[in-house]
Amino acid sequence: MNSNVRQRTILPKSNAIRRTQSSGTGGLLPRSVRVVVLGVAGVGKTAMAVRFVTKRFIGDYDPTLETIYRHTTEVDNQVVNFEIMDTAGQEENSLMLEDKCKWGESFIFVYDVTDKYSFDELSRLKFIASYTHSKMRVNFTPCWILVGNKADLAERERMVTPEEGMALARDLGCHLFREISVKESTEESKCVFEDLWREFSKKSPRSPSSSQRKKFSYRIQDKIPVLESNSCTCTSEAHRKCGSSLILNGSLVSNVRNTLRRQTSVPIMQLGSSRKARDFVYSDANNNDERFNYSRDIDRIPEDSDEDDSSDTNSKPNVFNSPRARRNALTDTSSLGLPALSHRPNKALRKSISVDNVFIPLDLTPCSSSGMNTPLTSSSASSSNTSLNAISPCPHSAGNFKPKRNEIWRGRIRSDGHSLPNHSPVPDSDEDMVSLYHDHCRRNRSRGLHSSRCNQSFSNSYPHMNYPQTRPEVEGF
Ligand SMILES: Nc1nc2c(ncn2[C@@H]2O[C@H](COP(=O)(O)OP(=O)(O)OP(=O)(O)O)[C@@H](O)[C@H]2O)c(=O)[nH]1
Repeated sequence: MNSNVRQRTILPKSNAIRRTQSSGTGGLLPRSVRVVVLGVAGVGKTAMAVRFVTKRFIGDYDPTLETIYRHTTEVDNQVVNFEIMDTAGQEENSLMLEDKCKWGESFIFVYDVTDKYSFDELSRLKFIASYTHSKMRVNFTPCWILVGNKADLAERERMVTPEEGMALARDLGCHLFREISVKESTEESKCVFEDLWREFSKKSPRSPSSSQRKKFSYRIQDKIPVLESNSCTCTSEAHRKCGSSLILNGSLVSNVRNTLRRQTSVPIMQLGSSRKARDFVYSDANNNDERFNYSRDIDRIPEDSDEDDSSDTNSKPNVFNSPRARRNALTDTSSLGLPALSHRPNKALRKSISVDNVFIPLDLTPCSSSGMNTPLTSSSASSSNTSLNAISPCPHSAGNFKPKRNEIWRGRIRSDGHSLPNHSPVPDSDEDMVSLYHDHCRRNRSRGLHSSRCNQSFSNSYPHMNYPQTRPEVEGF
């Protein structure tokens, strides 16, 4: 009897108990959060994620193919594994938005303060993300953050004021709003992710279970490359204690093992196991300065993308032709110590991101929590942030708005008289509707859905819309 009892006491703890232990700031196990960064093309989603993971700023613009960055760091004495999905702003290159929203547990919506279009588009993205999440049965509450980027350009080119940003955040039911400049500050990008973690852990003291996560990631994992930063930025005693207690318990979590190894040995750039990860080239220590450079083929862009390409209507779009992209591309990367773009013999453009300082421990000074409550000033040309916790959400905000399948809508008005919030996507004209429908069909086609399913899923996704009775011909159907 006694020996039975003794045996039971040395059994490893169940997942449930371990998850409970890991909750809260004094937890032993690292916790993780999946973050989806959303926004239109060129707003700085990649720049923000890479700034957080590597402390480097990417001065050149390559349209993103989706990537997941894994990064372990410490927030308020808690080791946190961030999985950050950097989405493609150009939707034709993206997977179904709904799939990404199902994968995500927290969301960062990014707009460019010098681009009104990027600001307006967020209502649509938030609507789809909220709607997707409202249909899922999950044991966590997603955290939503609105970020206005490129505040360094605001003085001369601002098109969206901080007040407008804050009002949108309130209308969309976001928990926090920040205006930042990824270019000018590492700390501001870091604070976005740290604040997101604080908010997420407050709302969801337990991480979703791994089985729950698997359920929502099966579509994603094969399609999106995973990059593990291997950057141990955790320097405190708490992190070391966390690692060693795990070893003593005999319950080594691979992430922690990696983290501990990083603390003691020469770091490596580790690539994820997904199929697409093979597209990444890892170049090792021939040149010490470029130890941690990795390159990635972006096949969509022709190598010699100069002005002449634009005259060729058959050629793929040249992203440097837009004034905004050209302006952004003017940033001198060499002065930042970043490698210049290189070209491969197969004429694909390479995207090179230097992460060679990834192992320099971050300054772990926490963002001032008082700063989160600082009221915004209209003169904030550089950066500012505020907490929206004190602001009650708009009752008709897209955050709370859940259209149901059998509701009857006439334009913006439901049969019971309820009217749709202004920022919910209702096309202004038939042309808008047709293009929305085209987008929807194109995305469905990429998933291999038949046209009849496409019509059905369109009316499920947008039940409040009177889409055309005779639907337009869509190429490929
Ligand atoms: N001036 C300025 N430029 C920035 C800032 N953040 C990003 N950029 C530039 O904006 C351009 C686009 O940045 P990306 O991070 O590639 O944009 P993205 O949102 O990932 O774009 P997609 O990959 O197409 O979705 C790049 O040239 C960046 O250098 C910023 O804070 N200030």
